[in-house]
Amino acid sequence: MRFSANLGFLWADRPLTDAVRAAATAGFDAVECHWPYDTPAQDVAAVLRETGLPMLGLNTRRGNVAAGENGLSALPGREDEARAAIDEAIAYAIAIGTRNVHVMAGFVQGEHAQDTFLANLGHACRQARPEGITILIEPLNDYDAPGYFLQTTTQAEALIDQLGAPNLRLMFDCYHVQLMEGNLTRRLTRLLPKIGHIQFASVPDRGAPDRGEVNFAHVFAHIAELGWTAPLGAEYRPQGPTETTLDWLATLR
Ligand SMILES: O=C(O)[C@@H](O)C(=O)CO
Ligand SMILES: [Mg+2]
Repeated sequence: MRFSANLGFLWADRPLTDAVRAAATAGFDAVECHWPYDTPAQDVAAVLRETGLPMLGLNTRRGNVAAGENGLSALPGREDEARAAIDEAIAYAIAIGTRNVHVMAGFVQGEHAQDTFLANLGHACRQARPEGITILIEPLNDYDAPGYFLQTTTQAEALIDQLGAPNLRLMFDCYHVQLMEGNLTRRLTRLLPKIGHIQFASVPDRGAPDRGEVNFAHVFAHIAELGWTAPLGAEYRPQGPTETTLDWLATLR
Protein backbone atom coordinates (compact mmCIF):
# COMPACT_ATOMS: atom_id res chain seq x y z
CA MET A 1 0.00 0.00 0.00
CA ARG A 2 1.24 3.51 -0.74
CA PHE A 3 0.18 6.53 1.29
CA SER A 4 -0.21 10.26 0.76
CA ALA A 5 0.03 12.70 3.68
CA ASN A 6 -2.81 15.22 3.65
CA LEU A 7 -1.01 18.38 4.73
CA GLY A 8 -4.27 20.12 5.52
CA PHE A 9 -4.19 18.04 8.72
CA LEU A 10 -0.76 16.36 9.01
CA TRP A 11 2.00 18.83 9.94
CA ALA A 12 -0.60 21.56 9.53
CA ASP A 13 1.30 23.63 12.11
CA ARG A 14 4.23 24.04 9.68
CA PRO A 15 4.64 26.08 6.51
CA LEU A 16 3.49 23.97 3.57
CA THR A 17 7.04 23.56 2.21
CA ASP A 18 8.32 22.25 5.57
CA ALA A 19 5.31 19.96 5.83
CA VAL A 20 6.24 18.40 2.47
CA ARG A 21 9.78 17.75 3.77
CA ALA A 22 8.39 16.22 6.98
CA ALA A 23 6.15 13.87 4.97
CA ALA A 24 9.13 12.78 2.86
CA THR A 25 11.24 12.14 5.97
CA ALA A 26 8.41 10.10 7.54
CA GLY A 27 8.31 7.84 4.47
CA PHE A 28 5.10 8.96 2.72
CA ASP A 29 4.90 8.28 -1.00
CA ALA A 30 3.01 11.46 -1.89
CA VAL A 31 1.37 14.52 -0.40
CA GLU A 32 -1.91 16.34 -0.92
CA CYS A 33 -3.23 19.56 0.54
CA HIS A 34 -6.36 21.60 1.10
CA TRP A 35 -5.77 25.27 0.25
CA PRO A 36 -2.15 26.01 -0.72
CA TYR A 37 -2.80 29.53 -1.99
CA ASP A 38 -0.81 31.44 0.66
CA THR A 39 2.36 29.70 -0.49
CA PRO A 40 3.78 30.73 -3.88
CA ALA A 41 3.38 27.89 -6.37
CA GLN A 42 7.05 28.08 -7.37
CA ASP A 43 8.08 27.36 -3.74
CA VAL A 44 5.83 24.32 -3.62
CA ALA A 45 7.07 23.14 -7.02
CA ALA A 46 10.67 23.48 -5.76
CA VAL A 47 10.10 21.43 -2.60
CA LEU A 48 8.28 18.73 -4.59
CA ARG A 49 11.32 18.50 -6.88
CA GLU A 50 13.65 18.45 -3.86
CA THR A 51 11.79 15.63 -2.09
CA GLY A 52 10.61 13.75 -5.18
CA LEU A 53 7.05 13.58 -3.80
CA PRO A 54 4.06 14.31 -6.04
CA MET A 55 1.29 16.60 -4.75
CA LEU A 56 -1.78 14.53 -5.59
CA GLY A 57 -4.53 17.06 -5.06
CA LEU A 58 -5.70 20.45 -3.87
CA ASN A 59 -9.05 22.13 -3.24
CA THR A 60 -10.78 25.17 -4.69
CA ARG A 61 -11.07 28.06 -2.24
CA ARG A 62 -14.01 27.94 0.16
CA GLY A 63 -15.21 31.53 -0.27
CA ASN A 64 -15.77 33.69 2.79
CA VAL A 65 -14.39 31.41 5.50
CA ALA A 66 -15.04 33.93 8.28
CA ALA A 67 -18.72 33.81 7.32
CA GLY A 68 -18.65 30.00 7.45
CA GLU A 69 -18.55 29.27 3.72
CA ASN A 70 -17.20 25.90 2.60
CA GLY A 71 -17.12 26.12 -1.17
CA LEU A 72 -18.91 28.15 -3.83
CA SER A 73 -19.70 25.88 -6.74
CA ALA A 74 -23.26 24.92 -5.82
CA LEU A 75 -24.28 28.39 -4.67
CA PRO A 76 -26.76 29.97 -7.11
CA GLY A 77 -25.75 33.52 -7.99
CA ARG A 78 -22.08 33.01 -7.11
CA GLU A 79 -21.01 31.52 -10.45
CA ASP A 80 -18.40 34.17 -11.26
CA GLU A 81 -16.61 33.66 -7.92
CA ALA A 82 -16.91 29.88 -8.18
CA ARG A 83 -15.40 29.84 -11.65
CA ALA A 84 -12.61 32.20 -10.62
CA ALA A 85 -11.81 29.80 -7.75
CA ILE A 86 -11.86 26.84 -10.17
CA ASP A 87 -9.60 28.62 -12.67
CA GLU A 88 -7.21 29.61 -9.86
CA ALA A 89 -7.05 26.03 -8.54
CA ILE A 90 -6.38 24.61 -12.02
CA ALA A 91 -3.65 27.19 -12.66
CA TYR A 92 -2.02 26.36 -9.31
CA ALA A 93 -2.29 22.63 -10.03
CA ILE A 94 -0.61 23.10 -13.43
CA ALA A 95 2.21 25.10 -11.81
CA ILE A 96 3.02 22.33 -9.30
CA GLY A 97 2.19 19.28 -11.44
CA THR A 98 -0.93 18.26 -9.49
CA ARG A 99 -3.40 16.01 -11.33
CA ASN A 100 -6.54 16.35 -9.16
CA VAL A 101 -8.58 19.41 -8.24
CA HIS A 102 -11.38 19.02 -5.69
CA VAL A 103 -14.21 21.44 -6.49
CA MET A 104 -15.99 22.32 -3.25
CA ALA A 105 -19.78 22.63 -3.42
CA GLY A 106 -20.71 24.70 -0.36
CA PHE A 107 -23.56 24.91 2.15
CA VAL A 108 -26.79 24.97 0.16
CA GLN A 109 -29.64 22.64 -0.79
CA GLY A 110 -32.19 22.32 -3.58
CA GLU A 111 -32.68 21.95 -7.29
CA HIS A 112 -31.11 25.30 -8.19
CA ALA A 113 -28.03 24.29 -6.23
CA GLN A 114 -27.81 21.05 -8.21
CA ASP A 115 -28.08 22.88 -11.55
CA THR A 116 -25.50 25.43 -10.43
CA PHE A 117 -23.08 22.74 -9.27
CA LEU A 118 -23.44 20.81 -12.54
CA ALA A 119 -22.85 23.94 -14.62
CA ASN A 120 -19.77 24.91 -12.63
CA LEU A 121 -18.45 21.35 -12.72
CA GLY A 122 -18.92 21.41 -16.50
CA HIS A 123 -16.77 24.54 -16.63
CA ALA A 124 -14.15 22.92 -14.38
CA CYS A 125 -13.99 19.74 -16.46
CA ARG A 126 -13.67 21.66 -19.72
CA GLN A 127 -10.85 23.82 -18.33
CA ALA A 128 -9.03 20.88 -16.73
CA ARG A 129 -9.26 18.25 -19.45
CA PRO A 130 -6.67 19.64 -21.91
CA GLU A 131 -4.25 19.83 -18.97
CA GLY A 132 -4.74 16.17 -18.02
CA ILE A 133 -6.33 17.20 -14.72
CA THR A 134 -9.20 15.31 -13.07
CA ILE A 135 -11.94 17.18 -11.22
CA LEU A 136 -12.99 15.55 -7.95
CA ILE A 137 -16.19 15.91 -5.96
CA GLU A 138 -16.27 14.75 -2.35
CA PRO A 139 -19.32 13.95 -0.21
CA LEU A 140 -18.83 15.38 3.30
CA ASN A 141 -20.66 13.98 6.32
CA ASP A 142 -23.60 15.85 7.79
CA TYR A 143 -22.21 15.78 11.37
CA ASP A 144 -19.04 17.78 10.60
CA ALA A 145 -20.47 19.80 7.71
CA PRO A 146 -24.23 20.11 8.31
CA GLY A 147 -26.02 21.40 5.25
CA TYR A 148 -23.15 20.74 2.82
CA PHE A 149 -24.61 20.21 -0.64
CA LEU A 150 -22.86 16.92 -1.43
CA GLN A 151 -23.33 14.34 1.34
CA THR A 152 -23.42 10.85 -0.17
CA THR A 153 -21.69 8.78 -2.80
CA THR A 154 -25.14 8.03 -4.25
CA GLN A 155 -25.63 11.74 -4.89
CA ALA A 156 -22.09 12.10 -6.28
CA GLU A 157 -22.53 9.13 -8.61
CA ALA A 158 -25.73 10.64 -10.01
CA LEU A 159 -23.95 13.94 -10.65
CA ILE A 160 -21.04 12.18 -12.38
CA ASP A 161 -23.46 10.20 -14.57
CA GLN A 162 -25.53 13.28 -15.36
CA LEU A 163 -22.56 15.42 -16.39
CA GLY A 164 -20.88 12.61 -18.33
CA ALA A 165 -17.47 14.30 -18.34
CA PRO A 166 -14.59 11.81 -18.63
CA ASN A 167 -12.47 13.76 -16.13
CA LEU A 168 -15.06 14.09 -13.32
CA ARG A 169 -14.54 11.59 -10.49
CA LEU A 170 -15.43 10.82 -6.93
CA MET A 171 -13.16 11.52 -3.97
CA PHE A 172 -14.04 8.53 -1.78
CA ASP A 173 -13.18 9.57 1.78
CA CYS A 174 -13.73 6.44 3.88
CA TYR A 175 -14.30 8.63 6.95
CA HIS A 176 -17.23 10.56 5.47
CA VAL A 177 -18.65 7.52 3.66
CA GLN A 178 -18.63 5.36 6.79
CA LEU A 179 -20.46 8.06 8.75
CA MET A 180 -23.13 8.63 6.10
CA GLU A 181 -23.57 5.33 4.26
CA GLY A 182 -21.28 2.56 5.56
CA ASN A 183 -20.77 -0.66 3.60
CA LEU A 184 -17.28 0.54 2.65
CA THR A 185 -15.85 -2.45 0.82
CA ARG A 186 -18.93 -3.20 -1.31
CA ARG A 187 -19.25 0.50 -2.10
CA LEU A 188 -15.56 0.75 -3.09
CA THR A 189 -15.95 -2.26 -5.39
CA ARG A 190 -19.01 -0.88 -7.14
CA LEU A 191 -17.80 2.70 -7.45
CA LEU A 192 -14.17 1.94 -8.34
CA PRO A 193 -14.40 3.04 -12.01
CA LYS A 194 -15.73 6.42 -10.86
CA ILE A 195 -13.21 6.98 -8.04
CA GLY A 196 -10.33 9.43 -8.56
CA HIS A 197 -8.82 9.42 -5.07
CA ILE A 198 -9.34 7.59 -1.76
CA GLN A 199 -8.85 9.12 1.71
CA PHE A 200 -9.21 7.73 5.23
CA ALA A 201 -9.29 8.48 8.95
CA SER A 202 -10.58 6.58 11.95
CA VAL A 203 -14.32 6.72 12.61
CA PRO A 204 -15.91 8.44 14.45
CA ASP A 205 -13.09 10.60 15.85
CA ARG A 206 -11.13 11.33 12.64
CA GLY A 207 -7.87 10.14 14.14
CA ALA A 208 -5.12 7.82 12.89
CA PRO A 209 -6.45 4.71 11.11
CA ASP A 210 -5.31 2.17 13.72
CA ARG A 211 -8.35 2.79 15.94
CA GLY A 212 -12.11 3.25 15.77
CA GLU A 213 -14.97 1.33 14.22
CA VAL A 214 -13.38 0.62 10.81
CA ASN A 215 -10.80 -2.16 10.35
CA PHE A 216 -8.49 -0.40 7.89
CA ALA A 217 -6.18 -3.42 7.55
CA HIS A 218 -9.17 -5.15 5.96
CA VAL A 219 -10.30 -2.14 3.91
CA PHE A 220 -6.78 -1.48 2.53
CA ALA A 221 -6.31 -5.16 1.63
CA HIS A 222 -9.62 -5.00 -0.23
CA ILE A 223 -8.55 -1.85 -2.08
CA ALA A 224 -5.31 -3.59 -3.11
CA GLU A 225 -7.29 -6.64 -4.30
CA LEU A 226 -9.36 -4.33 -6.49
CA GLY A 227 -6.11 -3.39 -8.25
CA TRP A 228 -5.92 0.17 -6.89
CA THR A 229 -2.29 1.25 -6.75
CA ALA A 230 -2.42 5.04 -6.24
CA PRO A 231 -1.44 6.34 -2.78
CA LEU A 232 -4.28 6.52 -0.24
CA GLY A 233 -4.74 9.89 1.44
CA ALA A 234 -4.13 10.00 5.21
CA GLU A 235 -6.50 12.80 6.14
CA TYR A 236 -6.80 12.58 9.91
CA ARG A 237 -6.37 15.04 12.75
CA PRO A 238 -3.23 14.02 14.65
CA GLN A 239 -3.68 14.07 18.41
CA GLY A 240 -0.28 15.54 19.26
CA PRO A 241 2.74 16.03 17.00
CA THR A 242 2.18 14.21 13.70
CA GLU A 243 5.36 12.10 14.10
CA THR A 244 3.92 10.53 17.27
CA THR A 245 0.82 9.30 15.38
CA LEU A 246 2.51 7.35 12.57
CA ASP A 247 2.77 3.78 13.93
CA TRP A 248 0.03 2.77 11.49
CA LEU A 249 2.28 3.66 8.54
CA ALA A 250 4.53 0.65 9.20
CA THR A 251 1.76 -1.77 10.19
CA LEU A 252 -0.81 -0.98 7.48
CA ARG A 253 1.64 -0.65 4.58
O1 LIG B 1 -12.59 15.44 3.90
C1 LIG B 1 -12.34 16.64 3.88
O2 LIG B 1 -12.77 17.41 4.73
C2 LIG B 1 -11.39 17.13 2.81
O3 LIG B 1 -11.07 16.10 1.94
C3 LIG B 1 -11.67 18.35 2.08
O4 LIG B 1 -11.02 18.53 1.07
C4 LIG B 1 -12.69 19.35 2.40
O5 LIG B 1 -12.67 19.80 3.67
MG1 LIG C 1 -11.60 14.16 2.63
